[in-house]
Amino acid sequence: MNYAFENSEPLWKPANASWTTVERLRRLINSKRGLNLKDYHDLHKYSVESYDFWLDLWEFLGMISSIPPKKVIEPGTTPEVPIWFPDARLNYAENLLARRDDGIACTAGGESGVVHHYSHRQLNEMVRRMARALRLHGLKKGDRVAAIINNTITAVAICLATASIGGIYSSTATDMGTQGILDRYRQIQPKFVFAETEVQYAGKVVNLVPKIAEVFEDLRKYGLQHAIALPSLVSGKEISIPNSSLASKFLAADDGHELIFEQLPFSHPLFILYSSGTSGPPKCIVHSAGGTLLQGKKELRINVGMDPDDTYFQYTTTGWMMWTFMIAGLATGTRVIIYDGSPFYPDVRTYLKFISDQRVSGLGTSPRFLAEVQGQGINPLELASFESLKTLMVTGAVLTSPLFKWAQRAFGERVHIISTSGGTDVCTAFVSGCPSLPVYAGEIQHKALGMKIEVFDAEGKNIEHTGIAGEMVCTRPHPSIPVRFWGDDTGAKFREAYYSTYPGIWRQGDFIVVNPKTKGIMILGRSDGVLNPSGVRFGSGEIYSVLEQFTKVIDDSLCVGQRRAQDKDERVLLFLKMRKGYKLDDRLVAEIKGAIRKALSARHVPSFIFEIEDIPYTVNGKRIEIAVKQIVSGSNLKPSGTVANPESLELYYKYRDLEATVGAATKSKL
Ligand SMILES: CC(=O)CC(=O)O
Repeated sequence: MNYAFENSEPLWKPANASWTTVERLRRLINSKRGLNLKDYHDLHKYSVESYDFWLDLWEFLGMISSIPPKKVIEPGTTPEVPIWFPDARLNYAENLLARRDDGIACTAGGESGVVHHYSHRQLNEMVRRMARALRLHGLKKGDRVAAIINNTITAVAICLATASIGGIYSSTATDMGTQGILDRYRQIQPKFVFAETEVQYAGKVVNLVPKIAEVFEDLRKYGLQHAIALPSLVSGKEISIPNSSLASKFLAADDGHELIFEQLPFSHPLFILYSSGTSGPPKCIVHSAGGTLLQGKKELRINVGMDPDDTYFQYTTTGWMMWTFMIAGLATGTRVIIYDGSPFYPDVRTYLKFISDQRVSGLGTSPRFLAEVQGQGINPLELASFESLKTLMVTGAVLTSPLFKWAQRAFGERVHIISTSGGTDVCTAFVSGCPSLPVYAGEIQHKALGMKIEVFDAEGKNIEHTGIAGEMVCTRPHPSIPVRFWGDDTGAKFREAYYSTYPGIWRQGDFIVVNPKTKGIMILGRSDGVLNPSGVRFGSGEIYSVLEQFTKVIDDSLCVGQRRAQDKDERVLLFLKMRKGYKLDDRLVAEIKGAIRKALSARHVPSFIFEIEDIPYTVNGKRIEIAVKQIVSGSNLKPSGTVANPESLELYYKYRDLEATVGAATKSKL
């Protein structure tokens, strides 16, 4: 079925496209290679047809290396993962710490309201001291350093110190439960673990000592040699944990030696991130130093258009891949804002004023945050001027057309809204923004440079130009394909995860459609969650988009298919979490059905609409559809540590047998 695209005018147009960094790159490639690439579309085509593009990019972005690359790519041991820039030698941390002056590198803020600025010189010194202590305590190339840590300058220092030596860094946020932390760190067996002892979130002080003590004790059986307790983020005082060192004692090993940046291959592993599987242990995804650096710089400098005099604020925890993006900001020379705490404490108005006061020019946020601001009836421009804001980067979920339009009004016409999608698996974006192209509401502007994205049907035929939705695939290697999964020595799990549906071709698991007119991309949902009643295939995102008109009364929603052994067909269930003071009644059900029928079709109308108390989310803020789909279709699930609110999954078991429960619920009559 063809997707019904909105026939809209651009929501935003570039004021002066030829001054953008992406245009400068296009002109440089034209003159260097004697080409005649006319626009971003041509540039993108070149970027996915010639591997030389990555050399051009290396030069353009000013990658710092002791041995610059001559060769782009050679076959690796796994056919799907080539070796990039095999002859180059570089260090990730050296690229992020290139400036040593008194300009501000990072500004740390948070819900406490306290703001600290750190100059490049200070950041270099913090990293030097930490690196020295790590080296003198025995950190070697390839050893793992893990952290259970808030988003603070200390987290940045530990990560860069590890990178300077060639260690592998992995972090989780402090709200991850003991089991979740152990599911991750038992697999990667870190030699060093740093952990917070006391933090504050949403106004509540949380004593982490019992949890961390348990984690440290357990990980000793898995190779942990140095457990380091960080000072309280509330009082600044050191708090001890049995059998661990205080951070001050650990750092006292520093002998003042200068910072050494080990010169390493481009593919040297640096980050371990985790798949968000909601049951079973997470997969440990190993990313290379060079791949994350080159892709991060490309995305921020070219696809987003961040300049060295910009200020970049990505709201993230240390457990999300966007944290690696946040620090990649340092490699572009921008000032990076590091935020610790809830954006809703003491209230979202204070948070929005902080963004404006700090003269943030590139703000990274999520649709969930924007929907909350909208739902609270807040108009950001009435609170502050946001005069420095140039770009709003939205990721983590689908930015629906109505929310796109609201955000444009809310932050002003000038602001370039970029919706992006990629994720933990590639530590970058597959599809993203482009400062030289117009923006259409609800659409991601284009494929990111170097990312050969296509839309496949079930048989592996490219249906990109038809306006029919299908699987998002990436048909050519790029530098941030994971190096491997930790512990998956034969690569079998890795191949199964990405290359098993279409042999040799990366399947991302997103259900997408490309607008043939604008070339914009829409992510309609996860492909495992595609709704398929009576053979009509559509994504949950299409339903969420219609529900945007009900944000005053509906706080959140979850749309899944139900298919039990005894059912001939799949039926669609829509769960609604209502805002405080509102109930789902027959009138609202009828209005919602009517809106879905009008915007989509009668066949998109869910069979059942229920009010529910809670919607399950991953710790990285993603709605969990697949687990709910499995539950309502009859499976029993043991939630993993990736589920932020595991108790919410319990609420869905009673919807397995709808014929018995439906009396207590509101049924939508088709
Ligand atoms: C860039 C992204 O895709 C971030 C995410 O959603 O995990």
